[in-house]
Amino acid sequence: MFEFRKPIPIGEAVSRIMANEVNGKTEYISINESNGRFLSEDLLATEDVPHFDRAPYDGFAVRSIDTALANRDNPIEFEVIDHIGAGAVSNKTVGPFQAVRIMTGAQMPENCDAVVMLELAQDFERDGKTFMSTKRMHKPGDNVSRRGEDAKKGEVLVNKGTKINPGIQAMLATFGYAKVPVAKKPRVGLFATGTELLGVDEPLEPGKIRNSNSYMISAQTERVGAEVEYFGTLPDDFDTCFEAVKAAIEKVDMLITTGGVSVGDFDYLPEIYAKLGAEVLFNKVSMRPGSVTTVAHYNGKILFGLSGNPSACYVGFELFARPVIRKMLFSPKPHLRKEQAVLTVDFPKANPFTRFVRSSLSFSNGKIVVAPSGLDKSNIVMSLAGANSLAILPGGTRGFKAGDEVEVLLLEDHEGSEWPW
Ligand SMILES: Nc1nc2c(c(=O)[nH]1)N[C@H]1C(S)=C(S)[C@@H](COP(=O)(O)OP(=O)(O)OC[C@H]3O[C@@H](n4cnc5c(N)ncnc54)[C@H](O)[C@@H]3O)O[C@H]1N2
Ligand code: MOO
Repeated sequence: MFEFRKPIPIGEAVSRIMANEVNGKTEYISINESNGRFLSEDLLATEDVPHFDRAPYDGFAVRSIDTALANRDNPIEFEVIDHIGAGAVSNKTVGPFQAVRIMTGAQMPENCDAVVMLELAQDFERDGKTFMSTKRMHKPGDNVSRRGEDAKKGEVLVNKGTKINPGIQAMLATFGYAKVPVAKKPRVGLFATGTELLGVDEPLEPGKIRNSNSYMISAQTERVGAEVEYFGTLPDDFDTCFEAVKAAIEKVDMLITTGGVSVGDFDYLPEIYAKLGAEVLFNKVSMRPGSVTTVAHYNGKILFGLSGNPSACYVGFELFARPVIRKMLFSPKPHLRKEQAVLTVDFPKANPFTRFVRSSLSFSNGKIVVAPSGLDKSNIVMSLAGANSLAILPGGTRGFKAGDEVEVLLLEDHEGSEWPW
């Protein structure tokens, strides 16, 4: 059944999706499992860090006033009345011209407000007592790590929605978060549709191909921070697909299908959405690849009908599904990061629609440069491997030239540099 579809601009398509309310949920997990997860609450300093004044160097804790007259010609002597390492606390009262030998990390003794570093002191024995002398005047606070210098109780240190990294792990441990509040991973249901699809372990047959989309989408879903419930492949049979999709929706937070969204005789997804009574948000977008992407809303859940063509499927996921997942992970900026880059090759293909070209972005002499990572057709798989970005080439032009500045969306981390730097 031929159906005329009116393409809408990409911005409008994204807005229609994001206008739907989706809510993230919190769960508490062990700090040991929290790296790479997303904070579901602002991380507050629950106490001052450090929570006591401490020595940042090995040396002698003194009352700075006693060093007031110290200089190269006038060493001042102190009697050393105690000796403490990190973890120990001196219970001695330090009086005038007395000192405590103190190691890095140890709590400053009461009355002391400066540390003379070991390298700037000379210690010696006299009459069975230990002394040290210094020729350096110290001001109050010299060589002391003040209580709260790292963090003050009540400060917001990291915002909700931030991906936990090794530094945040250190903070969580510092504040005693054995359990960490993180966004529950959204559960993304996935079907690959198409009678032509073979399993990865099956030999090729005439007219059939191996299903690659489900592996690709699973990996993209996990890369964004969600988990996948893979329901398998579906043949191009309306009733089978309808029943499978209907049952699957109940089990997940959102559902992705690949294939069957165009206008072909076996492209059943649009009819399935109609029979379900889902509200179709759009069924054509003025973009390439992925123009046939169809997105619907049903029972508070979003159904993504991504194209079967691998590159169209990949781009459709990044532009439409990713921000919904990141919103559920409390991200304040759920969309891909956009930057400017310089094209290093000509891109002569004209197109009425805006293109999202799978590209390889790198750095050259302080500039961000970008080039297509392979053949730019929507049925292509091989250009996906080298894609770390999508170059945005607006429609309605005669193509682009090397040296043109274009916008790019960043997809992932970048490879390392040659050694030595
Ligand atoms: N008359 C028209 N024909 C087509 C139009 C159109 O507007 N009018 N749009 C074209 C565009 S653009 C695209 S993109 C494709 C989209 O088709 P579907 O999304 O319906 O996908 P399928 O037809 O099911 O498959 C397309 C292609 O991709 C292969 N495929 C499917 N699933 C997988 C998978 N899991 N792993 C690997 N490859 C897969 C499939 O075999 C087809 O070759 O429609 C154009 N046609
Ligand atoms: O949807 Mo198709 O990928 O635009 O080429």
